[in-house]
Amino acid sequence: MLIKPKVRGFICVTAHPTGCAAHVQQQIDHVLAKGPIKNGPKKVLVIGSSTGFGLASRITAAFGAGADTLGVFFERPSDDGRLGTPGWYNTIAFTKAARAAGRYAKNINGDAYSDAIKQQAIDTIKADLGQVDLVVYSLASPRRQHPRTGVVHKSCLKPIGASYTAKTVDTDKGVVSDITLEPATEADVADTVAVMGGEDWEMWIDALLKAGVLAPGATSVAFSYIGPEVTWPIYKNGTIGMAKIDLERAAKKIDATLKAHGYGRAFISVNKALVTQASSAIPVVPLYISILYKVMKAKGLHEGCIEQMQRLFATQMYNDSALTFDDGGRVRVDDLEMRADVQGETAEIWPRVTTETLDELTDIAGYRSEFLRLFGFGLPGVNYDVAVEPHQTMPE
Ligand SMILES: NC(=O)c1ccc[n+]([C@@H]2O[C@H](COP(=O)([O-])OP(=O)(O)OC[C@H]3O[C@@H](n4cnc5c(N)ncnc54)[C@H](O)[C@@H]3O)[C@@H](O)[C@H]2O)c1
Repeated sequence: MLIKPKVRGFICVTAHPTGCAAHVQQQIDHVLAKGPIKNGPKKVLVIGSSTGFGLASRITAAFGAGADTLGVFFERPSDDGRLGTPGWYNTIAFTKAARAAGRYAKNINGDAYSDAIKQQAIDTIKADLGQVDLVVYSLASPRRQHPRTGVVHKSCLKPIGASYTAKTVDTDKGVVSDITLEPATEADVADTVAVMGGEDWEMWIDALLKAGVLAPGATSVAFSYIGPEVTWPIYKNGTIGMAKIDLERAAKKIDATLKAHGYGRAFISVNKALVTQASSAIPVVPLYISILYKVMKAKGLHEGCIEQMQRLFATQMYNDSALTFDDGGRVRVDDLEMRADVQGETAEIWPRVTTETLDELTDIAGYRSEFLRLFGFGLPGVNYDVAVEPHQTMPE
C-alpha cells in the first residue's frame, strides 16, 4: 500500500509504519548520543508509552539507562489492508530495537483506566520482572470509563467562569482567526478532572503496591503544563488546568505513600509545550507553539519530547543528580520555554500574527512537519513512493 498523509482537522488519519519506525530510531539515536545515564531505573512501567512524552521516557529508560520496560497504551492495531495508529507502529519499532539491544520489552494494549489492564500489568510484572522501580504516568485521553461506577467521563478543553476569545490557527489551512470558547459547566470540570486528574494514577500505585510489585524506593512521575498567560484561560485556568491541580494533589499523596514504602518518591514534571496528538487538539495552543518554536529555534533552545525526557532523566532524576523543585514542589523542564527573553519575544509576536503574516512570523512550517512526523511522514531516509505493508504484528 502507498501511504500518504490524510489530515482531517487536527488529526492525521493515516500513519506510515516505516516512517514511525524511523521516528523512533531518531529518538533512540538521540539518547545513545547523549551517553549512558548513571544509576538509572532498571525496571520501568510506562503508562501511556506509545507516543509523546511516554514513548520518549520509555526510550530514555531503555537506551539511556539500559532498563527493562513494560508499556501500556491504547492504540488501534493494524489489520489486513488496514492501517494501525502511529502508537502501534512506534511500539513495534521500539520493541524490536530494545530486544535487539538485549533489553526486555513487553506491551499491553488496552484501557489503562480499567481494573483488568492494571491486573494484566501486575501479572506481567510478577511473571517477568518481579518489581518495577519507576512508574511513568503519561496518559492523555478524551475519555475515561470509571472502573467503580461504570460512568464514562469525557474531558473537554474549556475556560472557566467566562467565555474566552483568542486568536487561534487552523494549522492545516494556515488561517488565523478569533475563536470564542464558551465557559465550562461544573459537570465539564468534574468530568475533565475525572479523566485527566490524579485518581487513576493513585489507583495504579495502590494496585501495584498491594500486589507487591513496586520496588522499595520506587519513583513515579506524571506530567503537567503551565505555559504563559496568553494560554491560561484555556489551559492553566481552564478545565484541563483543574485536572492538573488534581494531578498535583495526587502527586503529594502518592509521594507520601511511596516515602512510607522504602523512601520512594512521586512528583510532577512540568514539560514544554510540544506538538503531540494531545496538544494539537487544544484551541489557541498550536498558534502559541508555532511562535514559540520560531523563537526557541532562533536561540538554539528548541527541544522535542525526547530531548525533554532525556534531560529530565539525566539532570533531575538519575545520573547522580537531585530533583530541584519550584515553590509548588514541581520539577520544571519547561525552564527554557519560560525564560524571560523567550516569553518576551513570543508575547511581542503574538498580536502581530495574522493569516498573512503566519509564515513569516511563526514556525508554522516547523509545526506542520513535526505534526506529520508524529504519524511517520517526512522522515529522512524513508521513501514514501514505495508501497509498504500496512499490517505489522506486535512482537509477542
Ligand atoms: N504535549 C504537550 O505540549 C504537553 C506539555 C506538558 C505536559 N503534557 C502532558 O504529558 C502527558 C502525555 O501527553 P502527550 O502530549 O505525550 O500525549 P500523547 O497523546 O502523545 O500520548 C498519550 C498516551 O496515552 C495513551 N492512552 C490514551 N488513552 C489511554 C487509555 N485509555 N489506556 C491506555 N493508554 C491510553 C496513548 O496510547 C498514548 O500512549 C499528559 O499528561 C499531558 O497533559 C503534554
